[in-house]
Amino acid sequence: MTAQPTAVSAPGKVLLAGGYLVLDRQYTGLVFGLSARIHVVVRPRASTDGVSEEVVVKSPQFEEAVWEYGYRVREEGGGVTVTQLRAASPNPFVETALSHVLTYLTTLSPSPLPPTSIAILADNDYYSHPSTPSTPRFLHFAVPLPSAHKTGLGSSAALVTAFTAALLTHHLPSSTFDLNSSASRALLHNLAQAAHCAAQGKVGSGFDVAAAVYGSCVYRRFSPDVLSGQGEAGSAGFVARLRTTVEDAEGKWDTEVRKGAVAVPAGLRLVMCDVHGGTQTPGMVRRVLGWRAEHREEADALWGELQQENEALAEELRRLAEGGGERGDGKYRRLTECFAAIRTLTRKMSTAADVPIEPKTQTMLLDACTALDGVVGGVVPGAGGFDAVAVLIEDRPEVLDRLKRLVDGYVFDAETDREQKPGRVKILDVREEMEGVRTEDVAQYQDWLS
Ligand SMILES: Nc1ncnc2c1ncn2[C@@H]1O[C@H](COP(=O)(O)OP(=O)(O)OP(=O)(O)O)[C@@H](O)[C@H]1O
Ligand SMILES: C[C@@](O)(CCOP(=O)(O)O)CC(=O)O
Repeated sequence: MTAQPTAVSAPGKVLLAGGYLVLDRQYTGLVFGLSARIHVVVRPRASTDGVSEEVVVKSPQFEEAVWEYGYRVREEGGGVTVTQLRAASPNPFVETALSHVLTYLTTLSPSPLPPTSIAILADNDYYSHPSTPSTPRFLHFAVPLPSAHKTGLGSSAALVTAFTAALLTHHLPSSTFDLNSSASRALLHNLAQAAHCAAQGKVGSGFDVAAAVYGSCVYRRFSPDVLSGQGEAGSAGFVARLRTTVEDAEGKWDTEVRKGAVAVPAGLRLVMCDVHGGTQTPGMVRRVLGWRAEHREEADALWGELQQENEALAEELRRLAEGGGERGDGKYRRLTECFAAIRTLTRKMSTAADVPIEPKTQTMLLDACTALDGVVGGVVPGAGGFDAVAVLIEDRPEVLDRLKRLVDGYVFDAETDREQKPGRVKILDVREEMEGVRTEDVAQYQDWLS
């Protein structure tokens, strides 16, 4: 425990290849951490006599974004439950991360947490915003958080990871928890996955939390039963279950994170394009998995082919990063072929399952992007749909300019797909980043810490 403030940040993500496949341990996902991060600053706060809130969390870029919590250690080993004081709209990810960290901390020290103040700051590109010539480091969005338009970079996973890491770093001696040690990172990963799943109310693949902790990697998910029997904070025996899980006392965690298997060669970069107004189609995962369950043979063949192409893409990126391959014009030909093959198979999945994973409008947008000189390839990332595309380009200003010119004037053909709203496309100011969670210098957030 330190009287000094502690700051930690964790990156957002893009699942470049392996959407849907990564839900099954037989397959992997190629996930890139992004330069857009969520930052969390933890400070001791002066205790005010007669005031019962013990943890105050603020997200000062948004209106009405103050959450005040009291907490209570429950009987029968139920761990710590938190209660939101005062009426404000709840923040399930903050609340669940808090109850999980506090529960875990009780296993290491019985003394109560001193009053604590927590600030959350998000890099601007997590939410759509107009570009201005001089955008400040952190924008004030001037709306409540639920009204902000998310760009899909994985804010909740980065938030839960940075929040958990900042509290553990702040309240534990570095001999017990140190973000630079691989044992502490594994513990953080397990606790953040548990909290994120509990807040979501389901056990997903966890690729977003893995990217927040470890940064870019090839990811194989954990077996769902590692987390399926956790129960809620407050339920009898929760402390023991959480501790066993977080410390992996039974050796159940079988996540694979291969950092060395992924790279972006020097001279290339990822670009994320947000389709503002492009909606997410609800139930895509359920519908794709439903189709797969009913057409197992056809689906297994398709999943197998996609896995091969996804691996080929990762392999080719790595080969080029290590300086392999021919020089000159044909240098990125193989990469371009990998992207094209992944897109063909993704469209096959789309059509077979009748789910708009790469809808026609995105096909047209991606075709227009990839036709530009200097654009190596592109995909609909993650679950796909109408709201984003990811593009790999040669990292030269004129290529980015060309892409900007294309998307700035891009108009979706409303006739092509009735589900596509006439949105605008915007290039986000983010790129791939290899590094995961890290401690930060508190001074850079000073303006936001009232
Ligand atoms: N700046 C923030 N301050 C506080 N809470 C935040 C902030 N950003 C995100 N959150 C929390 O994360 C939730 C959004 O999580 P959700 O999983 O819906 O989006 P996401 O992780 O960005 O989505 P995607 O998986 O599409 O990338 C918010 O409702 C809030 O609980
Ligand atoms: C469809 C899926 O495989 C990827 C979803 O990715 P995203 O949230 O669209 O970035 C779901 C998951 O892995 O949890």
